[in-house]
Amino acid sequence: MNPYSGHILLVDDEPAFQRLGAAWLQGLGFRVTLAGDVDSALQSFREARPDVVLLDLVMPPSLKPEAGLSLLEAFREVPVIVITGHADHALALEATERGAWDFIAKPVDPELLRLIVGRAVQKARLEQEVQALKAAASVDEDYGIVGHAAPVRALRDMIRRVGPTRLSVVILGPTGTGKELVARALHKTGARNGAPFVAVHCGAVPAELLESELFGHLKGSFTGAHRDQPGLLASADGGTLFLDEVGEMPAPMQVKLLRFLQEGTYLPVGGRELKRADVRVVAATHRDLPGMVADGSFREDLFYRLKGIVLRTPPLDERRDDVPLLATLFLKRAVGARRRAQLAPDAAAWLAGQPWPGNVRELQSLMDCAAALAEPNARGEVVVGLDALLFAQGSGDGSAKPEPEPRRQGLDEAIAELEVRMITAALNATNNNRSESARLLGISRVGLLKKLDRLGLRQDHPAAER
Ligand SMILES: Nc1ncnc2c1ncn2[C@@H]1O[C@H](COP(=O)(O)OP(=O)(O)OP(=O)(O)O)[C@@H](O)[C@H]1O
Repeated sequence: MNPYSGHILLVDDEPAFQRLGAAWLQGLGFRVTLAGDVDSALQSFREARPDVVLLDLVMPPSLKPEAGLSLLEAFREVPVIVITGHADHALALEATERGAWDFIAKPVDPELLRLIVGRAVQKARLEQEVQALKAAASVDEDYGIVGHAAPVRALRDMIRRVGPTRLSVVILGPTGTGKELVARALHKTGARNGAPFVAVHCGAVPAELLESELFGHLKGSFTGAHRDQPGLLASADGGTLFLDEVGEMPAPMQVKLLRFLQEGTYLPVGGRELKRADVRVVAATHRDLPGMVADGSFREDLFYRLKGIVLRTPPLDERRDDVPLLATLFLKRAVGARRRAQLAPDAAAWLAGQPWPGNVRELQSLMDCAAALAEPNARGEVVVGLDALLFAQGSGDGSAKPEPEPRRQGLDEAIAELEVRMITAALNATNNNRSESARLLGISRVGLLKKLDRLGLRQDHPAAER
């Protein structure tokens, strides 16, 4: 990869240096954004998201080095190269102590600038890669199914046990609860991992096309069939076929699917020769499949063929304690690895109290929306508070949820309830890290420990940090 392909924020108030420095860096292949004072430097950092900052410490309006030094904290996510005068050795050392990655003296030697900036960009890239790998690793451990709630832990345990078998699986659960995520996890944990995972939404394909979609068709078998077309069963051969919303499958197609499941063979539309495919079938629906069997709208024999085992994805309402954790995950994903992001305690507590009829998907889209609307603070962090969430919710679907009716209770009781909600939310959002939770809540660690004892929360939230 070209070592000179990064994005540099050049912060210097001297127009001549801006011009020459930018031209030299651009000539090497870097993208350059310019800023000439403290405020525009902060704004450009937020908007341009550079890989590296070149920073002159003495700038308007104050022309005092302290103003430049204070920017080091705001830019701490990326390597900062400080530009100093020749006589400013002490200042350069102080800048390095306060987080600058390197320094270079004016008048700047262009070759030295090339070397230092090139190294800084490489460091920035490595750090970005490490962050991305860490994020991916922490998600992979749980097959991307995040949550500490008992039904979620039980679900992951079942996936670990059922994934490697050949059993077919039916996943039942309300919309947006992660059924497809579970199906993919089953595929990933099984021996078919390297083969394709093919999903078909049985309700989204018109009934008359579903057969050809699954089994394929031969040229001329119907108007518009201009050539032979293999179906999704053929594409999934050796892997997993995920039948999403299987409850929507029309009755004639149910018969044909059953035949395939029993015999392992199928007939493409317009074909005479049976084809064979080796697929593991995982089916899912938000509908009450056993109820549909009982009322005759879903074939009983097919249901028993599909249901080697039944897994259930719980509604988000039944795993409220996971809401802040999931919300923080989605917020971080939406903001990206290069920015820090966190949920303010009032936001976490509010989220945990919402009904979530659209389940995890609804929470995810709210966090996507909040992340898109949120402005990073002066330190480049995105902190989503309750006001931002309410705003995002209003702009998301235009229907702010009404606040629940206040219950009749005394002030002490109400305060204790609020404390429990905010503390639980902070602990969940930080994986029970007490120091981090105390910081989020704006209290000391000792203060938090006392509250945990007073509110009887200590045993529910064992300490995570050593
Ligand atoms: N426990 C979880 N951890 C992380 N992400 C989750 C979790 N559960 C669901 N999601 C995310 O929520 C979104 C909705 O999940 P998914 O599509 O799997 O739900 P579904 O039950 O199949 O929905 P539908 O019934 O509408 O098809 C996806 O982006 C998924 O990654």
